[in-house]
Amino acid sequence: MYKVRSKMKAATMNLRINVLGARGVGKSAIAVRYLTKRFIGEYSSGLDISYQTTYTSGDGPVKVDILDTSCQDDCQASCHDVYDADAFVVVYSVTDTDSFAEARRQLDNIRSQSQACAPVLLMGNKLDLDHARKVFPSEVEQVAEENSCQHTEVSAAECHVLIVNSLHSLIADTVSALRHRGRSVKRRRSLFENVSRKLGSVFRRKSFDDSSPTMKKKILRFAHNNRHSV
Ligand SMILES: Nc1nc2c(ncn2[C@@H]2O[C@H](COP(=O)(O)OP(=O)(O)OP(=O)(O)O)[C@@H](O)[C@H]2O)c(=O)[nH]1
Repeated sequence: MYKVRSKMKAATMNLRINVLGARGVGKSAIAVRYLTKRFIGEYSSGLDISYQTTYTSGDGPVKVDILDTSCQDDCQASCHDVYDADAFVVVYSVTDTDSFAEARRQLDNIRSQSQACAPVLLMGNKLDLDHARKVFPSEVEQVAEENSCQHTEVSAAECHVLIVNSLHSLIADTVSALRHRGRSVKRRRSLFENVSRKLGSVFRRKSFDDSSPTMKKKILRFAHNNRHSV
C-alpha cells in the first residue's frame, strides 16, 4: 500500500474593505494606524489609496485590501465603486454632527446596494477630543442597531490598539460570512502600497503606553464596553 501525500495548499482568501466617511474625519489616519501602528498628523487628500496586508485566520492567511477613499462627499455618495467591497468601515468624528449625518447616509447607501449584508464597522474617531464631543453614544448605538453593524470609538492620534482590534474583529466576521456563503477564493485587483517603508522615517511612534492617563482611562472603558483587549 502506498502513502499518497496531498500537496494541495489551502486556498488563500482575498477580501476588500472600503473606508468611507466625510472629509477630514481621519480615514487615512485610521488606515495608516492599522497598517503601521503610527500617526503622522497630515495625510495626502484627494486620492483613493489601496493598501494590502495579510491577516492570519485559523484557516490560513487572508489577503486584505483596504481602500482609503478620498473623493468628495457628494462623489462618495454617487460613486458605485466605493460600495464594491466585502466589508466597510464608516468613519465619523465624535466632534462633528455633520460627519455623523454623512456616516448615516453612507450606511443607507451600503444597505441599499448589492452588498446589503456586508459586515460594517461604524467608527467614531477623534476620541481624544472628547471634551468637544457632539455625537453621543445613545444615538450611535441606535444607528448601529438599525443597520446591524458593529460600532466603536477610537483616537487615531492617541492609540492604535482599539483600531487594530476592531479591524481584526471586522475581518474575522467577514471571513466567516464569506466562508458561510461558500466563497473560498476571490480575486480582486489589488494595489500594494507599503506605507511603512515609504513613510517609516517620518513617523513618530505613539502607543497606548504613551497615552495620557485620561486617554488611557477612556481607552480602557471603551475596550471594556466593546470587549476588546488592550
Ligand atoms: N485630534 C485628532 N485629530 C485627528 C485624528 N485622526 C486624524 N486627525 C486629524 O484630522 C485631519 C484629517 O485626517 P485625515 O486622515 O487626512 O482625514 P481623511 O478622512 O482621510 O480626510 P480626506 O482624505 O480629506 O477625506 C488631519 O489633520 C489629522 O491629523 C484623531 O484621532 N484625533
